[in-house]
Amino acid sequence: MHVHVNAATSADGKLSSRRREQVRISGVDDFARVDEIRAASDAVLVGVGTVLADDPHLTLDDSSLVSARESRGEEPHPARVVADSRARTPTDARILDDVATTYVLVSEDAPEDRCTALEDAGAVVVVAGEGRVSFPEAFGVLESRGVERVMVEGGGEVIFSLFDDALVDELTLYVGSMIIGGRDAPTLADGDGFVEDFPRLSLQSVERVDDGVLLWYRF
Ligand SMILES: NC(=O)C1=CN([C@@H]2O[C@H](COP(=O)(O)OP(=O)(O)OC[C@H]3O[C@@H](n4cnc5c(N)ncnc54)[C@H](O)[C@@H]3O)[C@@H](O)[C@H]2O)C=CC1
Ligand SMILES: Nc1nc(O)c(N)c(N[C@@H]2O[C@H](COP(=O)(O)O)[C@@H](O)[C@H]2O)n1
Repeated sequence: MHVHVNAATSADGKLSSRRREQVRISGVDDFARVDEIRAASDAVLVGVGTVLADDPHLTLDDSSLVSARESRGEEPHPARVVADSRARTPTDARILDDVATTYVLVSEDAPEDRCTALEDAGAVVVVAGEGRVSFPEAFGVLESRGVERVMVEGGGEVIFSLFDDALVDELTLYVGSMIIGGRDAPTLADGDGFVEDFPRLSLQSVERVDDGVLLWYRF
């Protein structure tokens, strides 16, 4: 599985504010770039924290990107994936509409009635891991269903886990020219944090986009 993490932070490294409501950090050009990465991916993944905070749709905005996928014989939109250990995704979440396939990754501890409710709402539920979703296991299942390139949009808990599992191949990070602040505001990689063996990135390029900076790293 090729894993591409893309996110936007403020200049002080925050993904959003302490209220965990969506903050528009990217400008028009950066959101267009995000759409292009989505279009080149088989699936777009977020954590349930992002679903509960932002209620994202995770589809393509640009109709020419949809047409290009269709002309390549692909689904109009990439699949959507939620990492949701306890199946907390609301059944009326926007990602559960019928515009694209949606996988909800749950752990063995997810309540059965919640999993059934999500399936009834149109999701494909994938059980992987005890207590918490195991990304290595879940990605194996997604690969068996033809998902080879996944774009990860956040949030900080999920991104940390993917670094911790050494699953990240690429990171594109838009750093917007704003300060959000707050010790409880989410950052690019939250979780428990590393105290040794810090993942090291290889900087590939630096580019000015909108009123911010786009950093591209490989591993
Ligand atoms: N600026 C940006 O580019 C973006 C910002 N955000 C922001 O991030 C915040 C949400 O981030 P978080 O609260 O960190 O939530 P998150 O979106 O990372 O989801 C965390 C949840 O995912 C589930 N999960 C399942 N398996 C997991 C695993 N193996 N490791 C970690 N989590 C796992 C758990 O239930 C956990 O509570 C929101 O404020 C949202 O607005 C989210 C995406 C992009
Ligand atoms: N790349 C980026 N820049 C920002 O400034 C953001 N606030 C976000 N947030 C994430 O974008 C997604 C929204 O998806 P839809 O437009 O609803 O399809 C979602 O993942 C947000 O958390 N991203």
